[in-house]
Amino acid sequence: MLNTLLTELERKGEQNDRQQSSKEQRYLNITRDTGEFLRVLVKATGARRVLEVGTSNGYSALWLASSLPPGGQLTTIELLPAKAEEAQRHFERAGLAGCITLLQGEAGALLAALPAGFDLIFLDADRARYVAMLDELLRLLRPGGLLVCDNAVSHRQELEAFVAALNARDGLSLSLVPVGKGELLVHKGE
Ligand SMILES: C[S@@+](CC[C@H](N)C(=O)[O-])C[C@H]1O[C@@H](n2cnc3c(N)ncnc32)[C@H](O)[C@@H]1O
Repeated sequence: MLNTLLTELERKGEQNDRQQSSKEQRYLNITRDTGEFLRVLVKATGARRVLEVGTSNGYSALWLASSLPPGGQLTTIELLPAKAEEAQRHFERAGLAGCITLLQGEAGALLAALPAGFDLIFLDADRARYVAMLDELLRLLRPGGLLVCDNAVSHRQELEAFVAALNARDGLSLSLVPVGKGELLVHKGE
């Protein structure tokens, strides 16, 4: 059931993104191997509270939510109402709506209203805003938690200022993993 939906979204994403020139109309999903990598990270870290910034049509959220232990919860944020509605339909179809809270709106504003204590945060939205979001992201991530940032190889230059800001902070450990479009792992020290 879940795998059928994931495969369907992979085909749809590939076809749609080839045809659409506007960024807003594209899904820009993570690759399947990134989904598998996120699954390993959620399971291996025992993450129970996961936050995603940049839902699109819900493809990566399906990987994250389906990897949670019983009682685990994913909060995911999407700016565009049409994409948020489409994602919600996919969560319901996968039987995962009960463990996903989808917030529609601008991440910068929504992050400030969330309580801290996330075990894992997956960042896959507007890269130009990551530096401005950094304080909030680090407040939300629990000590010992993991921040994962997509596109760290595919858009390395766009992320330079963000990586420099991370490197300037005490207590963070960084590692770039060449899976999919490149996943930057950031561990927040205890
Ligand atoms: C790369 S796509 C996310 C793909 C998704 N993680 C997946 O793999 O299925 C980025 C998404 O972030 C959303 N986005 C961009 N800026 C945002 C912001 N400031 N707040 C919330 N969402 C934002 C876009 O509308 C877009 O749907």
